[in-house]
Amino acid sequence: MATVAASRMLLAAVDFAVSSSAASLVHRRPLTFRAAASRLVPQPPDLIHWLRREGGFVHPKLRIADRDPYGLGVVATDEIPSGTELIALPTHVPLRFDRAPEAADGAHSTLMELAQRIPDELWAMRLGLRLLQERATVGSFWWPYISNLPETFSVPIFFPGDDIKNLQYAPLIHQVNKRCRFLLEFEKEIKSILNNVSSKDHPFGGQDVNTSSLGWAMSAVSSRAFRLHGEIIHNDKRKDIPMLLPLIDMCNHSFVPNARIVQEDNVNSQNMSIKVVADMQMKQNMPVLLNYGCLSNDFFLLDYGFVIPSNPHDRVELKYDEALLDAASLAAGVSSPSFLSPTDWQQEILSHLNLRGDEAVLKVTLGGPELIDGRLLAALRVLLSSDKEAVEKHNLNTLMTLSEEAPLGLSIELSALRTVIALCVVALQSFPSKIMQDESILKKDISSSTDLAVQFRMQKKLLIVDVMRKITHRVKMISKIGSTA
Ligand SMILES: C[S@@+](CC[C@H](N)C(=O)[O-])C[C@H]1O[C@@H](n2cnc3c(N)ncnc32)[C@H](O)[C@@H]1O
Repeated sequence: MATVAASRMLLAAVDFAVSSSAASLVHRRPLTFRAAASRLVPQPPDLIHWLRREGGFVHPKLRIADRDPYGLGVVATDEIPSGTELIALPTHVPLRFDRAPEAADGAHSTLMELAQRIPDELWAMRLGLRLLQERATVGSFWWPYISNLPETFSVPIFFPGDDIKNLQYAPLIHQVNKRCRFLLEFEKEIKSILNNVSSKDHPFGGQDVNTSSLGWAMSAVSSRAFRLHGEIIHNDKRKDIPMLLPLIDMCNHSFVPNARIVQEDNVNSQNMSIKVVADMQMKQNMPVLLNYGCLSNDFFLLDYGFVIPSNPHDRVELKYDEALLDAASLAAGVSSPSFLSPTDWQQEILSHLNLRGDEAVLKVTLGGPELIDGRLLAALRVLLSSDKEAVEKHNLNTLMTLSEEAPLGLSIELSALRTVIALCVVALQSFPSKIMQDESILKKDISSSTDLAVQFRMQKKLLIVDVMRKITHRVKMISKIGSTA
């Protein structure tokens, strides 16, 4: 009963996001979705030939090949020893925002003005503006690169409304909506600014820029740019600069890569060069694979347009909610009054965990290498304990860590873990479809956007099941220790 109530609460969050997304899509100009991995022009120039002509290095045993279903990729045509330099780009080849095109002062300052209106988190749009500028420039130095870019991207801003709903996961739907809303607003801002700009200062050569072209440019950058080290700004912190790296961005992703990017000198040096070096012996037909980062499927889908099955870095987001915890603990049969009314000392610890107070961050996660968000685990352990002194013997880090030790004793550990299992059940119930239904949808003849949306939500559910399985195993182990002690 309690689980059902809590499930309804989570469901409400999903329903809200889904209905708000559907409502806003009604007024949206359709950003057409096409699955084909076709390039911007039917027969683009030879990218490898262009790079060599520009003074870059491409190992003679490399070629670009179709790596269906990943699109194009870089492939070894023969054996290449580990440690070999595979690709090297000279300084002038990467496309970056902060290098103005020559003799385009007015246009560049207009571009800067537009870029200032982009929020930091959408940095890809900033470099996207530069990409659009070069795409619109007749005889652009980068045309051999740009013409080789995909014509369409599989990121969810291009999904039809039903497939955004099909994601069934409020945090991602929220991000997709945010990006779509931004593109719609930005189109209007750009139009009003460019209306008052003379043709010589027009950054896009007088061409129309709309949500569709902005979305294309933002997705081209989010799915292909690499952030390279800039100079140190302070305390050893570097300012990373995103850049588009021709040919290097034809390498696909793997968490078990066989090559890596090596940056020589900082991005502002005249001598900066960017290389790809083989990290293992390459065999014939082996694709060159880079690690794009230890990212969750939310990022992979939102920025790159793909989902990784059994992604070890994926997580499911939950909202830390005392009523939800109370319902879950009731369902687990380990209820405690503290969930709804924590004592003063418990409240103080919750504040230290940033789960209470005006600045509280209530987003907690399940999954990833730590399995249970440390703040959630510590909160459960503390709320299930009535012994202030026993709790205060431990520092927060110990309370936040799922280790061999049960810091507050076996009984509290078991109750905390059982509550997490109940939370998992609640989280699973909040998805409108079941894993088996998703599996059977994936066997049907469906569009690539439906396929991606269903894969995404199914992976989230499988992740929850995996967390439940691992925690149940832990509960069994702890119970065994308890019974033999
Ligand atoms: C940097 S580009 C790599 C080159 C790209 N395949 C192409 O055709 O231009 C990144 C894109 O390649 C595809 N991709 C790369 N790694 C992938 C993977 N492990 N699984 C699925 N798609 C992948 C995705 O479409 C992604 O947005």
